[in-house]
Amino acid sequence: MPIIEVNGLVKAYGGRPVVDGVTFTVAEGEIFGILGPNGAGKTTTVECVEGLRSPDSGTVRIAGLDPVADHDRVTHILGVQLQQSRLQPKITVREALELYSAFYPRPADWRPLAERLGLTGKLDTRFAELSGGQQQRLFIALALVGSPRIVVLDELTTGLDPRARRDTWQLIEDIRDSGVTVLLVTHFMEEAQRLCDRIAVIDRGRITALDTPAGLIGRAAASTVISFTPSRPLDEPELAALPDAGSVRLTGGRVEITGTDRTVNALLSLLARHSVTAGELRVVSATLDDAFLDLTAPGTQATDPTAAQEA
Ligand SMILES: Nc1ncnc2c1ncn2[C@@H]1O[C@H](COP(=O)(O)OP(=O)(O)OP(=O)(O)O)[C@@H](O)[C@H]1O
Repeated sequence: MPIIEVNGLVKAYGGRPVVDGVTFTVAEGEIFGILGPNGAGKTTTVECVEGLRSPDSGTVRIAGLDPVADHDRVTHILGVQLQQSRLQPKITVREALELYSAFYPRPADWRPLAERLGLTGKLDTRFAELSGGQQQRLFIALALVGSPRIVVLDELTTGLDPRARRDTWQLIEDIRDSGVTVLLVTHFMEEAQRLCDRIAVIDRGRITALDTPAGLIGRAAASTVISFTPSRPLDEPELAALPDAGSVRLTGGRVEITGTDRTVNALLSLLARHSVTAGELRVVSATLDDAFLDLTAPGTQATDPTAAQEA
């Protein structure tokens, strides 16, 4: 049974729907990512999941509970990463961790959490005197201090340096391994690709794709780009006829073909047949970045977002 169920969620501001019929489920123990351009409706969606906003229509269920009507019970199972400025500037890191622990029936020991997030040396520092990255680490610790079954992380690693970002990813993987479900809103493709089991791409209030990271990458218009300098000219129609070949470009003696693994293999056979060698051969696979740009391009319609949706 899914631990998060969002069904036909609609939320409008000033009569304009910013979330427009969003449906997805998250299985217990999954890391589920939400990606989308600025203003796509990601935060509004997760705020409805958290019970901070009431849907105009549609339903949200957290472990079978309504996050608005059953708010108190839901806050005990759902840990939320605060947005900036929701902490008193004068509160110290220790006070914040102790205060938030006191809100929960079964809090985690905050000391190892603080240690893990590199906050041990900052326990007596006031919130306002922390750097942006340290504030972010404190928000992550506060989201986890209640030993939640589900944690919602909105822009988890924004403002963190590369090492802190990687340490945080490891922490999130460890948390997932302990059975916690993670709902993650992110703008970092590398983060989504590394952490998420499945990703919903939201654009203009609608889900345009819902799949595993590998599945999304496979949907990129060009999943592989092959480029090389042939030892003698090749016939362009013959290249264009390779299986799965997309565009073929010949510029300055260099050939660039978009396609798939099948195209690469067929090209290698073609080169061997013609006794042509390929100088400076490069084969670059599409990334989640490419898929994201394709799936959120202006004019893109929501096609079959639920393909491969089930966990
Ligand atoms: N309280 C509000 N009143 C009116 N409009 C709002 C309110 N909150 C959000 N919006 C609008 O709703 C749209 C979706 O906002 P939302 O914060 O959900 O997007 P997002 O995908 O999280 O964006 P970002 O990546 O920039 O954080 C935006 O156009 C935003 O201006």
